[in-house]
Amino acid sequence: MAKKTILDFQNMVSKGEKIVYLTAYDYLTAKMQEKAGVDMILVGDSLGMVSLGYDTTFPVTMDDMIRHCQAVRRGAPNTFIIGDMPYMSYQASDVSAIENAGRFIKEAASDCVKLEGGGAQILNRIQAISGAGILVMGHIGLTPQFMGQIGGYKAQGKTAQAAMSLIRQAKLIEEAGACSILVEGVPTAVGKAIAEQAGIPILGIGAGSFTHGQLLIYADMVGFYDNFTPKFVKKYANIGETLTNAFREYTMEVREGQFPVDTEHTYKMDEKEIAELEKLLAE
Ligand SMILES: Nc1nc(=O)c2c([nH]1)NC[C@@H]1CN(c3ccc(C(=O)N[C@@H](CCC(=O)O)C(=O)O)cc3)CN21
Ligand SMILES: CC(C)C(=O)C(=O)O
Ligand SMILES: [Mg+2]
Repeated sequence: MAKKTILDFQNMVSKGEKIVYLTAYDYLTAKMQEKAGVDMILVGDSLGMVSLGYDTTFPVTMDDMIRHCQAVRRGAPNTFIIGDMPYMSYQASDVSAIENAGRFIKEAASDCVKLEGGGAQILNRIQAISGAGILVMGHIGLTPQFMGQIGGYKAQGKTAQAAMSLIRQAKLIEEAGACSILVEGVPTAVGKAIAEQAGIPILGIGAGSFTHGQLLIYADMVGFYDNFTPKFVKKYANIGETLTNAFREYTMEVREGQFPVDTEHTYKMDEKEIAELEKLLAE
């Protein structure tokens, strides 16, 4: 199937078709997601927690992101890919934001970049990156790069006032030139209001069923990442347990001498060569 563009996503929204969105961090996973027909793939800075083992997303670098975006692009050549801008790759200035967004496009063939926040400075960054011809996805609500100010990974927009503030942010982000917005960790009523008022596709993760599309962290929904499980995760498989059992069985078989089986997993040598080798070894 041909790679979807932002126009296809706008059409899907106007027809009421849901947009399917997952994260991926490597070649094999991206390949399976493209095969499954996922509409868009986020190479999230959650990479840092899911694949690199950090406690937060803060340590993730641009080089980490580029390396993994390249792998995901190789696995999913025909899928719309969003590169997640890591902490400090866009906060300091419009210039650094444009240059780093450009790296996702030039070095990793990404289709879009995503950045967190809805304050005045972030609106400038969105305008700057979009002005350079790059598609930008906004990200509001539970924004992990603001966890210090939020006080942890806590759902947002739970009061009417806080909800109105998020709805206003969404409008400003759209006006600044974003092509789409990801809304994370907000009550269903807030996801619904933002989706209804927006003129661009609104994707949600933990934002209820009314957003134009749904995102999950792939490692959460297949039961792979188990350090914590946000309430918005549904488990579609238990890969972590499957893999652990396979590693355990291999461990047992090697120790018991049950693997490898000589007739199945080993290379053969002609009888004549074996006889010759034995003669040489005996000399
Ligand atoms: N594996 C993984 N999944 C994610 O969804 C995710 C990451 N990593 N890394 C980056 C951020 C962090 N996120 C998180 C992390 C924890 C919760 C969480 O445990 N929330 C609790 C408390 C909510 C509250 O107090 O309001 C929950 O029960 O959902 C939610 C989102 C979302 N992102
Ligand atoms: C948590 C999601 C929305 C994200 O930004 C990521 O995967 O990095
Ligand atoms: Mg992220």
